[in-house]
Amino acid sequence: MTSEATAGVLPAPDAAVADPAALLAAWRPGEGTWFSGPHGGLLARGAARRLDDPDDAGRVLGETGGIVVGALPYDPAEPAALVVPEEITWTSAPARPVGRGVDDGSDLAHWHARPVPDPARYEAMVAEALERMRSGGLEKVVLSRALDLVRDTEVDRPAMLRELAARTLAGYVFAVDLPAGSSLVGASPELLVSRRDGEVVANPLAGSAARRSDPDDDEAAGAALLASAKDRHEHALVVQEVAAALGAECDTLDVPAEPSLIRTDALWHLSTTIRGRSSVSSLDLARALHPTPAVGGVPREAARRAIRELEPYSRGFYTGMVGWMDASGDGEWVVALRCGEVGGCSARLYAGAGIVPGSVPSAELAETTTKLETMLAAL
Ligand SMILES: C=C(O[C@@H]1C=C(C(=O)O)C=C[C@H]1O)C(=O)O
Repeated sequence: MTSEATAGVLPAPDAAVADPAALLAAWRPGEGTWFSGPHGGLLARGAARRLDDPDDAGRVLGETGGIVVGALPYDPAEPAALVVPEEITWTSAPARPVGRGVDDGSDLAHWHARPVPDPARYEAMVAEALERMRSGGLEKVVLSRALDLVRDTEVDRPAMLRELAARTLAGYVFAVDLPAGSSLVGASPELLVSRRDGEVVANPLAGSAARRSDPDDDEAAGAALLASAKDRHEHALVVQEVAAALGAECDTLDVPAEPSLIRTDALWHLSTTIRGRSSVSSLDLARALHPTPAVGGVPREAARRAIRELEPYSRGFYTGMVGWMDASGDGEWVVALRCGEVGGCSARLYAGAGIVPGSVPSAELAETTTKLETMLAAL
């Protein structure tokens, strides 16, 4: 039951189709947004309008036509980074330039790296979350940590994006201009929601295991994940909430009873593809779902509080969403994971892990380390 590609919408049918690798190579920080998925993507350039309130997106698109594209932060009270671009070029195939090869690993020799918080503190955060679960009121929470990287020379963001695309076998690759002049760059495996011609797809992920270099060990790691009661519970909590939130907005909804496996360069994940039909816009669907327990927790408020009290920073755009929507409401929004904010000579990378009863602090720390590998490899 392994699938290489997560579901996603295709570019608009009347779109111009360009050479994906050439288009990817044309992305420049400060000039626009790159967003691509298993079935294609887009390069958006210029900003006819900037929107920091997603409530304005539908009305503005009614006036301007075209699309909105960009990112929404984890905290809905913080400003979004959405634009109506001046120019959009679509591709109907994934951009997979030839990279340095997937086994190079990361070379951090030129970087000064500082984990935030330090690893021991992250384990203590996980222990505190488990304590809150024992005393009741919290079932699941996703706790994250960051890695701050600084070096002497400016980061080559276009090269980083090309490297990420080269390493991403399935899933989504993006680079979004942020107001401070930095970029949100990442490679997320998780489709929050897409809508095309009324067809809705959501693909929540939760439950993870590190990939192995030996093919037999790797298959065994995937099979063990699929059989793990703890991970299936962690996954089911997410599917239940996504199905309930989408159910309220959809006319029909199909929720598979069993998860399947997907793989990224570094990880196996439990995955469920939920399908439905809705006249609600893709951005409104995405905002109704956010934050799913894949990045927040259960119950939503108790998890939000635990995240606010235990994580030592504001998440910014990490675990927010990235994507686009057209004037009809069709579009595609992915969870901002396996990503970082990159600007000048520095980068802040993020990774989190879902904590449920039975989680082990050292194992959750190791999972976040594995999740950071996707971005580290692109540096
Ligand atoms: C929070 C992250 O990933 C999320 C958490 C997962 C988990 O806990 O198993 C799996 C996929 C994502 O939904 C991240 O990559 O930072």
